[in-house]
Amino acid sequence: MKIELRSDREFDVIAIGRACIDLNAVEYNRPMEQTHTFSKYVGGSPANIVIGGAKLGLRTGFIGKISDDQHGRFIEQYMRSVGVDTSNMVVDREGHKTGLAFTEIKSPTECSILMYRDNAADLFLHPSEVLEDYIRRSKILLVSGTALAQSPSREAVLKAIRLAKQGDVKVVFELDYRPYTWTSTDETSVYYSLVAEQSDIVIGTRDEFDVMENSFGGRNETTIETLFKHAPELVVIKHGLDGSYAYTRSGEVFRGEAYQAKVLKTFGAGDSYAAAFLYALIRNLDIATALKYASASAAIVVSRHSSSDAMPKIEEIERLLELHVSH
Ligand SMILES: Nc1ncnc2c1ncn2[C@@H]1O[C@H](COP(=O)(O)OP(=O)(O)OP(=O)(O)O)[C@@H](O)[C@H]1O
Ligand SMILES: O=C(O)C[C@@H](O)[C@H](O)C(=O)CO
Repeated sequence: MKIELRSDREFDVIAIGRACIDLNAVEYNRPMEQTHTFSKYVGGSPANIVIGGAKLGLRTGFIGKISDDQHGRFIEQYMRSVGVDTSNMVVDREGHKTGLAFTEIKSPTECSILMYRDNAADLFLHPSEVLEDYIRRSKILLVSGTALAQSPSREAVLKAIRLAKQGDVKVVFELDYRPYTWTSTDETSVYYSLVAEQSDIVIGTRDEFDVMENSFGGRNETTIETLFKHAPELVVIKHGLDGSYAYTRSGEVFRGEAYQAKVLKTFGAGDSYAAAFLYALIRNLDIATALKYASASAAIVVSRHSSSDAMPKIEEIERLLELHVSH
């Protein structure tokens, strides 16, 4: 099965959600208490995904609210410099601040994120700031689950999804569950299910699908049985180092293996995975190949310091895949 995308659109992917700042520990392999220096990057899952897409050569755009200060301007300038269209990024005029993520790299496997997201500007995106004409210029609308956590961002995203569906724009839902943004898992489950059922493609980790189902230890088969009663054509479920699975509505199942990497930190894997997976679908490659590109892209980003600036070029992904064929 192949995902049919409109060929008459100016943008390949427009994402909606947060564009924030990551401050990644420079002195890694130690706890945050002993860390003095951090490197600044653009962060936030949907921003990372369109940055990754742009670095792969896709035409990408972004809808989101940024703070009216140096951090907001840094984000906009960086995204523009890598080729993301920022014309529909909105500057907050009510004093809300950019979300900050301090990342702690205790060891390659023990990484955590310390978030400063009280009144984060991205969650104040208003439905009136989501423009129909813009969404209709894209093949895909990428929705981040975190943007559903609070109003008015929640309503802005629901409006964007409705406009996308009316405009024949495929909706890709990245569950992107960040617990600190939500007040209860019951609430998350309600909004995740609502949006997943309307989306064409749903991507998440097994744990994130459990949050959507408000359960523990859920089975992929149960998840897809439920989702395929609704709009989704393709469901991608990631299992970390155990690889990932793509399920199609027509009954096909594909497994992607994770590639070994010299891991520096684990975050950023999911965003680089999504960027390369979408790249492959947009270039009309098959789903099995899309899983390979996604896993290779993730293996590259976990071996580097950031989640946005570290996004690979297509040649780097293809080189890694060639190495795996020849071994
Ligand atoms: N340590 C690793 N080494 C190599 N590949 C990895 C590693 N961790 C994850 N990956 C790859 O990235 C994919 C996505 O990872 P994971 O399932 O952890 O997603 P995620 O939780 O969304 O990531 P994130 O940590 O960015 O939120 C995996 O299916 C795998 O292919
Ligand atoms: O906003 C976040 O949740 C953190 C991100 O900025 C960070 O880049 C990351 O975790 C990537 O997945």
